[in-house]
Amino acid sequence: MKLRFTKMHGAGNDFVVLDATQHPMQLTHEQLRHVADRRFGVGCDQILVIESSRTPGVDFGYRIFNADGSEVEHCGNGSRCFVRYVVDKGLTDKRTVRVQTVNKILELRLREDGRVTVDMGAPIFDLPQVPFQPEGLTPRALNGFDLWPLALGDGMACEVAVLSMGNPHAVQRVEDVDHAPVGLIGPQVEGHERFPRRVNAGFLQIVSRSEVKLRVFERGSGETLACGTGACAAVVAGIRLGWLDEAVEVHTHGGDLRIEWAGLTQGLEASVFMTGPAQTVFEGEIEL
Ligand SMILES: N[C@@H](CCC[C@H](N)C(=O)O)C(=O)O
Repeated sequence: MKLRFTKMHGAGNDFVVLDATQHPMQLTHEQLRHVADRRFGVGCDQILVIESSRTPGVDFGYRIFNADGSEVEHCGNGSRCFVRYVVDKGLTDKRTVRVQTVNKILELRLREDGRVTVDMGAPIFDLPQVPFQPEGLTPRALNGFDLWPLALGDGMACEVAVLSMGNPHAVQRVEDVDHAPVGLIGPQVEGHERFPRRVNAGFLQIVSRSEVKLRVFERGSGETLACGTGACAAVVAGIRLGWLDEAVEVHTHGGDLRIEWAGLTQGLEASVFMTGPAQTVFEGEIEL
């Protein structure tokens, strides 16, 4: 079978985008892993499958798969590429699009400057919903928000803020993110027994109250050049811990994202807004 695809990226977090608006598409785990493989396939961090929607008021459906073939709930950078794709392909003439993911409806706006702003919905702090199992652990409260100790291998440990953006995140503060041992600690946090569905591990360096640097070891994909939900989670955690103001510029190795959250003034259920780039790289066909 031949599969047509579009290769895109959002701040260097790269995607293979598949159009299933005309015909339903069901790829096996092996096929997904093959498409994502950087040597034997196209290569990407995530695969995005765009579907039509039968829900009134919702324009499209959208499914997300990590490079290891696992299906996930949310992808911030992917959602920006999704809206760029449906507009560029003429699948809609709207500039504000509503899309159904596995567990929420997102609203996305393609701006005049080509960047995309996404209403990412409210962060989730309820630990069972993340899901995170804190039984027997004693958190350290900072500014009223908990930091949780995690035991790692070889006597190592770290302290993380835990929350969900629809997908799970564990964020730890580091002094110098460029030299942080992301490749060593990231996989241990990702697969930690306290996170029954694994977790995205964020490493956050505070530059000022409105500027941070971030690296994320993503669940199911490894370290990526940027992670949109990771940026939202890190900024929300930083705001709740008293380190950051409401609007923050996030520098990743792949580019910059702007994250805004007014949760401390408008209530914790306020939406997080993410603005950033979305680019098409090339199109092609792969034999499966
Ligand atoms: N790159 C994404 C997140 C993709 C999903 C994540 N790896 C997970 O398993 O939750 C982003 O930009 O948010």
